Amino acid sequence: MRYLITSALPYINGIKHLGNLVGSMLPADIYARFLRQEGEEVLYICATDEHGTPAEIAAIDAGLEVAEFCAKQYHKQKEIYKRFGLSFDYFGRTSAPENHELTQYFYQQLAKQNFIEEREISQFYALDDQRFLPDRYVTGTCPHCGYEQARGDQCENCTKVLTPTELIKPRSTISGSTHLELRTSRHLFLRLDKLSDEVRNWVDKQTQWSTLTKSIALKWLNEGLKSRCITRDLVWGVPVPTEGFERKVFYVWFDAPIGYISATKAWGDITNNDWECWWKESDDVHYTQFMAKDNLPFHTIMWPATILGSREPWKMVDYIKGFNWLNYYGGKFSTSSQRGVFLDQALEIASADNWRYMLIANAPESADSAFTWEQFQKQVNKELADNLGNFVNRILKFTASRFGMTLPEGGTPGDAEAELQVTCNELVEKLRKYLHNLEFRRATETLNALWRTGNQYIDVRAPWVLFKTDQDETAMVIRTCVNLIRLYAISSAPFIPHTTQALFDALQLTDVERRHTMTEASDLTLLAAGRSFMVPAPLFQKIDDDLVAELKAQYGGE
Ligand SMILES: Nc1ncnc2c1ncn2[C@@H]1O[C@H](COP(=O)(O)OP(=O)(O)OP(=O)(O)O)[C@@H](O)[C@H]1O
Ligand SMILES: [Zn+2]
Repeated sequence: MRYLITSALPYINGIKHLGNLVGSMLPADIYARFLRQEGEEVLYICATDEHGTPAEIAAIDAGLEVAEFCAKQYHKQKEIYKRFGLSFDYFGRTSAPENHELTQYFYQQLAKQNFIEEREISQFYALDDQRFLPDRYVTGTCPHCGYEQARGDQCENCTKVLTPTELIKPRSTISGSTHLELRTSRHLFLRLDKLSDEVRNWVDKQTQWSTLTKSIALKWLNEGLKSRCITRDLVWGVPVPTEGFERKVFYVWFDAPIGYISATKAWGDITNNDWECWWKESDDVHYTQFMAKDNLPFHTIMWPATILGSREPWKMVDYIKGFNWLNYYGGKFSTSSQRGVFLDQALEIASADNWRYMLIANAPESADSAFTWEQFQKQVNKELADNLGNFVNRILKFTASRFGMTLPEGGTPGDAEAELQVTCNELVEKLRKYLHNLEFRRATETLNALWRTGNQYIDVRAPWVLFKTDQDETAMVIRTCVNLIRLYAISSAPFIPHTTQALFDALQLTDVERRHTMTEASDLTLLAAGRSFMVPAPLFQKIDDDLVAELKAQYGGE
């Protein structure tokens, strides 16, 4: 089996926030890292989603041409994901030539199969802004749930898909102006209505999907699929290759998912790899997508409909891991409302592994979850700094001061060690199972339980006391603990890869040892007497109450 992994494409309008990270890229990265460690063949693809009005408007605000703005933002995002340790095999762009080509190709296939229709529509024109307002740029009250900030494409509150004219009291999102006029122009529609039965059949076959994913797909299907407009009156985007549509581009949600494939093609061209084998005739490929709930309708309905309608054998997703919202004090982390902590700010507060661990431990898996600074403090201090960091430093410092810089000889493992070995084996297999099943909270709890096990072991064995009476026995306890550190390094690797590297270096592991699977690394006698090591700098900085108060004041956390 080969594993294809994609995470929802981050939009280009600015640096992403912690919610975006935990709702898409971070869990995908943890899964990719885990599978690679297990020796599987993995391809993890992501890209920036660059088209649409928000990019145009952000560019105007920044005083740049939109192409230049996107290029700048792309490099910024790419750089910050690298600092967070996101291990994409390729991070592309939907504005890339490969995506233009493939989007036009999909459109032509759909047209050939009679799934495209031309229609005249009326669209809001904002007199004050002097422009057409694409769906997202009309705000108003949701006709279904009464939410007052509903956007013209979708209500964020009840997730229902909307068209701008359905909104009650519509206004321009750009200026707030209510001087709107309906004007007509010709557009192209994807006949989702004609593809509805095929999409439903496909959705029905997905017995493994979570309730969240499945219920959103079924809700859409049960409401009845309507033709959806896939063109826009914009200049920035993939041009529509049809006469009479020269001044129009494709709707961003039409070209964005095609980015998964076109970015794979770009990867193949750059690295000289066969990209098509991942997307065509790919029965041995298991494909997993990661995203939060607002993206689910597009990935369970619209994108599958596009593939099905093309009548070509493109790989369809096997499993969709959908997330709820990570909230920040009273609302969803949000770029437009500038609510929450953004990735560049986060790295000024603490290093990447602190965030990776804390976020995945609180991932909004079965319900929305709330970010609090107290929780961040608790998890960094108790779990990372105490359970893991402190264990490593205490053991290695003690060994250095009593025995020197190599692992000491003497003693034989006894009952306590046998028991510890059994516990570790069980926890490691549990951890692997949870990661295979994409149960990230449970996986993180299990990892923390593994760290606690070491602390319980040294509380009982107390090498610092034992040393006074039995140095051989102490030496054996120390070797066991150093092997635990090795196991920690490997089992933590998908979660906190930078820390893993620091531990690998401290234990001076060979390349082969660094590539061990968790199961192989479970053996607590692997590193024998005579091995040299170094004492690393403290792995985690604790967060004190004053800093918490400061951060709350700075980021509005009350
Ligand atoms: N608060 C959140 N919690 C979890 N996932 C989120 C959150 N906000 C956005 N996401 C997810 O992040 C991924 C990237 O989203 P994108 O760049 O399109 O931003 P967005 O959804 O427009 O967010 P925002 O409205 O805050 O800008 C998507 O899968 C989206 O569902
Ligand atoms: Zn609503």
